[in-house]
Parts: sequence; structure tokens; C-alpha cells
Amino acid sequence: MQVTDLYVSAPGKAILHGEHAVVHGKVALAVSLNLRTYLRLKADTFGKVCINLPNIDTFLSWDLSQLKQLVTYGKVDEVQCLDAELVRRLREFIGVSNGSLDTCSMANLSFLYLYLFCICFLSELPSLTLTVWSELPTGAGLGSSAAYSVCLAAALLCASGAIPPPLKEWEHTARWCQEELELINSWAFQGEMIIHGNPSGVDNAVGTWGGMLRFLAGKIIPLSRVPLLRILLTNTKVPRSTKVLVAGVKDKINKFPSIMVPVLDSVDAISCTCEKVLSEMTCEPITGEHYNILEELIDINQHHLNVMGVGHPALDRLCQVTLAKGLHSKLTGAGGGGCGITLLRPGSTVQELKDCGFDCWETSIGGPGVQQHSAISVKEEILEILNYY
Ligand SMILES: Nc1ncnc2c1ncn2[C@@H]1O[C@H](COP(=O)(O)OP(=O)(O)O)[C@@H](O)[C@H]1O
Ligand SMILES: C[C@@](O)(CCOP(=O)(O)O)CC(=O)O
Ligand SMILES: [Mg+2]
Repeated sequence: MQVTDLYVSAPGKAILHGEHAVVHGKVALAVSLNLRTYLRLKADTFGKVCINLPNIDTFLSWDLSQLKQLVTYGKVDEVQCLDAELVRRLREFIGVSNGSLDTCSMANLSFLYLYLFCICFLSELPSLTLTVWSELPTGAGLGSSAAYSVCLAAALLCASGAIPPPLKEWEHTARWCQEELELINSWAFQGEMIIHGNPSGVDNAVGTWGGMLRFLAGKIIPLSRVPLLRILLTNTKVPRSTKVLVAGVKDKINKFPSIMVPVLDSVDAISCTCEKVLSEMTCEPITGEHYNILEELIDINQHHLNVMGVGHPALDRLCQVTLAKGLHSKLTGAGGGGCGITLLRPGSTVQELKDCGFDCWETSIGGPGVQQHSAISVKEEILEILNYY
């Protein structure tokens, strides 16, 4: 089968409420960002598979003859849990231990896993080059791992013929149908499992469908009527690992179930209350009281996240500095550093926070989920990077 060249992209996300609790079956509210990860897949004839990941300084290639020995003949549309045996063989192949948190190893492992699985029902492994470039900071709570996994899943499922490339000749961008998105999402979840260990699936759902979502135990409900919220993102630039933080919360819950379960229940109630307020804001005039409630929910949740052990002094500082300007912040994503979100009221300005030395920017939320692009619809500076390799 002839593999077609293609460009795809998927958005990062911000979790408004419910991070960590969502891993334990509670509600999360999450929204896509206008920052995206882009992937270019190019068919080659060199008998190699090459992956270029300039964000993390990783450029690797493997001979098809080496990879053929690792192939598992599974069924592409039946993806429930990881194939532990394939993961073990791949770890051995790239020389990475089970507990490794190394950025490059995790990215390679998830790529090779999806490549081998997607391609396994083709008669020949295709020779291809994949280049990924992201506008998202890596490992900062904005779902870069999920955007990466969603792009890989979409491109490799297309390359394997499991889904068609949706773009028509005259179109600039195009999306897949619901059934195909579900397949992309389930494959992206596999990639997340390799990178995270125990993901809830909320991040890959936002990367796949975009917009604002309510996520509960794998059930995804798009929220179509949401008010235009202004959200400020601040990167504390403190590095952290989602895998480690998620495992830490699990340990705490196991150690103190009677203390931690009510905290998770409270976060669940925060997400539900927030969803109710957001829905009210779309059908009645928006008042200061709506903002007061949203701000109180942010404060309470931030305290809960500290109780879960995923805070950081840099995030405390963000909360204090923004509060001094009358604004309310919480961490977003796994915490332990990474990014925080601040709810901006109409009329509030960002400059004062920038003056405090924060790396912050106002983001527009609710962008489209995974999509295929024509070359012309990819921003010039990104196209240049993708086509460089
Ligand atoms: N642009 C990228 N290129 C390669 N790998 C990436 C990229 N973005 C994310 N990743 C993978 O995702 C991991 C970060 O995931 P994670 O710790 O969950 O943080 P995040 O909050 O950004 O999702 C990295 O270690 C890397 O393996
Ligand atoms: C902490 C968690 O709720 C979100 C993690 O997001 P991120 O990888 O930090 O962007 C984990 C999950 O939902 O899988
Ligand atoms: Mg992640």
C-alpha cells in the first residue's frame, strides 16, 4: 500500500478543574488551547523509519529489518490495554529501563509502539520519516504528551490505511468522522499509557475532539454552550513529570483513603458546580457574582491540589502575586511546577503580571481537535521546521 505524505496537528489543553481526581473516576472540565503540535509524515524508499523531534533534540532512525523482528500481529481496531510483551521487547530494543522518565525514551517508545501496531496488518512495514514540532512547552501541564500521541495516532492510522486522510484537494484543513476520531483517541490513549503510566484519557480526548469537554470515567461530553472565558497561562518553568505526580497521588490515596477520598469527592463537586455556573453564564446576563463563584472554586481546588501533594512554591507565588492584583489562579495539569491558569475578568490586563517576571500569555480556548492540513494551511515558521528534515 502506498503511504501518502500528510500534515496533521492536535491542540494542547488546560484542565479547568479535576486534574488528578479524574484519574480516580471523578469529573474533569478541560478545554483545548490555541497552541498545537504539528506532525509531518513523509513516505520514503530508504528502507528506514526516521523520527525527528526537534523540541526534545531527538533524531533517530531504524532499519526496517530491525523493526520487522519486533512486529506483533494484533488487530488494529481492538485496542483496550497495552500489549505488555511488545512494550517489554521495545524497552529492550531501545535500551530503556521500566522506571525511566527520560523524555526522549518515552517519546521513542510511544512512537515505535504505535508504529508497529498500526502497521502490523500491512504486508510490508513502510519506510517513512516523521517530524513533530510543538508550540506547547514539553512537560508543563498543557498536554504536550497527549497532543504528541494524538498526532502520532492520526498519522500512523492513515499510513496503515485503517482510516482515510480526510483532506480533499481543494481544502486547507479537514477532520475525521466520529468513528475515526474514536479510533484515533483510543490509539492516542495507548501512547499516553506509555508516557504516563496511568492516564485518565482526558488529555487525549481534548487533543482529539478539541473544544470544552466534561470527562468522567472515559465518557466524553462536549460542552457546546460555554461563555467566552479569558484565561492567562503562566509557565513557572519548574520541570516535573506527570508520571511521578500521578503515582504520588495514588500512593497518598492508598495510604490515607479516608482522608483523600473526600478531597477527590470535593474536586468532583467543584467541577460540577463550575459546569453549572458556566452554563448559567451562557443563558443569563453575566454578573460579577458569576465571576466571584468561579474564583472561589479556583481557590478551593488549588488548596485541594496542595493537599494531594502536587503543589510547588513557584505555583504558590503565582497565586499570591495574582491575588494581589485581584485575580485567582490554580495549577493546571499534573502540577508540581509546570503551568498555572489565572481567570481574567473582563477588562483585566496582563502587563502587570509580566512586570512581575512571569512568563505568561493570554490564550484563546476551544480550538479544533486533531485535523489534517494542506501544506499551505500550516504556519510558515512551523512548515519550515517540519520540512527541514
Ligand atoms: N513535541 C514533542 N516531541 C517529542 N516528545 C514529546 C513532545 N511533546 C511531548 N512529548 C513527550 O511527552 C512527555 C511529556 O509529557 P508529560 O510529562 O505528560 O507532560 P505534559 O504536561 O506536557 O503532557 C515528554 O517527556 C515526551 O516524551
Ligand atoms: C494529572 C492529570 O489529570 C493530567 C495530566 O496532564 P499533563 O500531562 O500534566 O498535561 C492526569 C490524567 O488525567 O491523566
Ligand atoms: Mg501529559
